[in-house]
Amino acid sequence: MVALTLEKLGATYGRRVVLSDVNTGMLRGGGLTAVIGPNAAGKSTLFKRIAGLAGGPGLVHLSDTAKGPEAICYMPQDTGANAVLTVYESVLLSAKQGSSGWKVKDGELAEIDRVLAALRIDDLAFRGLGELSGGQRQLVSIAQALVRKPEVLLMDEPTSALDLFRQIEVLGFMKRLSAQSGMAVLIALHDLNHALRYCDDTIVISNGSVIASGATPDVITAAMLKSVYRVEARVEACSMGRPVVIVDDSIQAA
Ligand SMILES: Nc1ncnc2c1ncn2[C@@H]1O[C@H](COP(=O)(O)OP(=O)(O)OP(=O)(O)O)[C@@H](O)[C@H]1O
Repeated sequence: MVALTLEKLGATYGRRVVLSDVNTGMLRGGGLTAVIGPNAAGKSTLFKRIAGLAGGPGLVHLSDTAKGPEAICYMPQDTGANAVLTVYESVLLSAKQGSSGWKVKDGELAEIDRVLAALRIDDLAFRGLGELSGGQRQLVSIAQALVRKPEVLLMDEPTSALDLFRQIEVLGFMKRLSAQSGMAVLIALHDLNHALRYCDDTIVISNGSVIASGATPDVITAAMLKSVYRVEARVEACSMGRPVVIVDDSIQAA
């Protein structure tokens, strides 16, 4: 099972420092970790820095068992659409980018079929990417990431375009998949109830720094929501006994 540790990690765009001194304990595979924080806090930048797509100081340690930097896959927030390719072609291309050589090996096509079916988008296989809805495109992006069989998967707001049914289906699927495969999954989320329900651990980023991390129920508290998100909110058990965030009001600056 893979483990990821971040040590004094920072990120810069040109001279602008947007992330500094991010330290984590060992983030172990087998579960989901939420990365939360307000707009522009630095969540996407953290993912880009871990994936080697942004520069900056510090170290990303992967456990010895990992297959190297290619073990890490970043699924961006804005996926765009290449109108020339079909869904199937785009997923195959993604699978081949993560492998050595372009020859299609036994089992690779079956794996693509399996992933498309698991995400319930097999009916879209031969549609052009350019003719998909936003939610359909987001599901295709998840498929493109999964066929690369990463050991560390960084998902940037993967459910932002999905309807309620698809949101809980995808997050439940990712939780089962990480438990079965030992993959470490970090998910940037704005829906804190999804973090409470699906993510064992949570990292809170604000103004480019980690300001809290640990078991999700210990991190998502009324005090954190007040100081980081500037809202008056409660975390209460719902009728099913699960903790949920109830937002009462925004806190206006004095
Ligand atoms: N390519 C870039 N060049 C310069 N600054 C950038 C670049 N990309 C992001 N930034 C800046 O870095 C900061 C962090 O942005 P980032 O996208 O990491 O935030 P985020 O937490 O993912 O936000 P959101 O929740 O709105 O998606 C922001 O101030 C943003 O304007």
